[in-house]
Amino acid sequence: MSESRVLLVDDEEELRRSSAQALELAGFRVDTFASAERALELISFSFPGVVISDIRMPGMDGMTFLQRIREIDPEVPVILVTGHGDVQLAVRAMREGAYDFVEKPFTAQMLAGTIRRALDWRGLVLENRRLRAVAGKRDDIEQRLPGRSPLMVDLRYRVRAIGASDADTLIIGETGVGKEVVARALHDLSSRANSPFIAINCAALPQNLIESELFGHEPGAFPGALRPRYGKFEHGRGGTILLDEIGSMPFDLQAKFLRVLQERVITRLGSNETVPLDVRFIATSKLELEPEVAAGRFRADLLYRLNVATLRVPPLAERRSDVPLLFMQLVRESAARYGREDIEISPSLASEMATRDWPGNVRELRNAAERLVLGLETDRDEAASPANGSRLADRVAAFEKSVIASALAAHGGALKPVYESLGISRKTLYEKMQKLGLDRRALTDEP
Ligand SMILES: Nc1ncnc2c1ncn2[C@@H]1O[C@H](COP(=O)(O)OP(=O)(O)OP(=O)(O)O)[C@@H](O)[C@H]1O
Repeated sequence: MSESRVLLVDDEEELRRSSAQALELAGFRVDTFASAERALELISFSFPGVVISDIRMPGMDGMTFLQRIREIDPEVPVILVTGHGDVQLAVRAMREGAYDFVEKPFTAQMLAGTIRRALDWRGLVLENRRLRAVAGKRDDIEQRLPGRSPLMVDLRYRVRAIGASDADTLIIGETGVGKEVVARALHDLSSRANSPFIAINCAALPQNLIESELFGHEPGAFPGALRPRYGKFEHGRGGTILLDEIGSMPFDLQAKFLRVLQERVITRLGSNETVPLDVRFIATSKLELEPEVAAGRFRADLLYRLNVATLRVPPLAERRSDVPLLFMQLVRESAARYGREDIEISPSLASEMATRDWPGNVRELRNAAERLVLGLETDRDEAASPANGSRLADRVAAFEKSVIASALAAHGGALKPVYESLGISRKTLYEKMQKLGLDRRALTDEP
């Protein structure tokens, strides 16, 4: 576990300091706490570490602390520190689920082996959960991000690969392409799937409250701040935080956010204390960020830190061949959502959708599907009926056009598989396309 850490809880300051020093010398990353209440804030279902706590403490004692941790996740290893000869308490601690116990006085050397074993065990628990999540979610990704175009096949591959890691991720794509859908898929594929997913729109945060919104504050941090308050970052503890429109984050806040990314700690407004933060960050942007860096609006160091793992979600204009199927799926989903009967979409309508421009991408296509389902589409009757006109010749021509258009869209505009699969010659296909007014470029992903 790269982020593995040791939380050390003891009310005696001297003991806390000396134990932490010795454990850090032994190579562990240690955070110390004077009370169990404070340390408990860091425990989550995906907490990547081990807890060492004194049993006898004012406020929440070690046994209650153990119980609370086990309510959050029974597989967080807890090592309890008992007084010398306190055998009964040690036995009780083990019975109630402690990973191990150690008697006072102890040395870091005595503890190091137990801590290492506990961290290894925790690592295996989290890895197993991650693998189970990936196995369970495989088909789901196909559903959430449908499409046979090479760009979508590649995107699903990358989403699975990055989702399984815990890497901070940058998602770039035009409006409405599904960046948030991708972010949620990444979260659900990760070992954090059972912890919160918090979406924050950086463009919509009130400028004067933005820091307190994200980092939280202590009483008196600014006029009117009477009570302490957790920020959104802390609400996402153990889970994933989506920073939508990261390019809109004010420049001075970018430096503070970079520190959070690098050090995984936050400082609430009005406090000097740092609080460890275990979250995965996913950021999205409609804009490419390099030009923003060149224009001095976005910090280069933040971009380099963020774009270790970058996903690009293609606009519909680059994957027109996906539009017919996607549209049909969106119509089915809308019909289910509004409790309407399934509308049968004629192949010609589905293919025609691929010829239109969708500057609002999947959001716009989804709206069109909803309008159709709700009967608000003006040309619905024409569109959803199998063919226009009543003359047999017109109906046959419309049907022929829809079959050829679907085949062209399905094969990304390549002619050979189309005339082969339809059992006609290349010449016949050309003639029919001309006669029926079909432009293969409008139906394909060709630029
Ligand atoms: N593959 C998909 N299948 C079904 N619905 C989708 C898909 N992708 C996106 N949508 C829908 O399209 C809408 C836009 O998606 P989303 O909010 O993820 O896009 P976005 O790229 O984050 O947009 P913006 O940049 O404008 O915030 C949502 O209603 C979402 O449910």
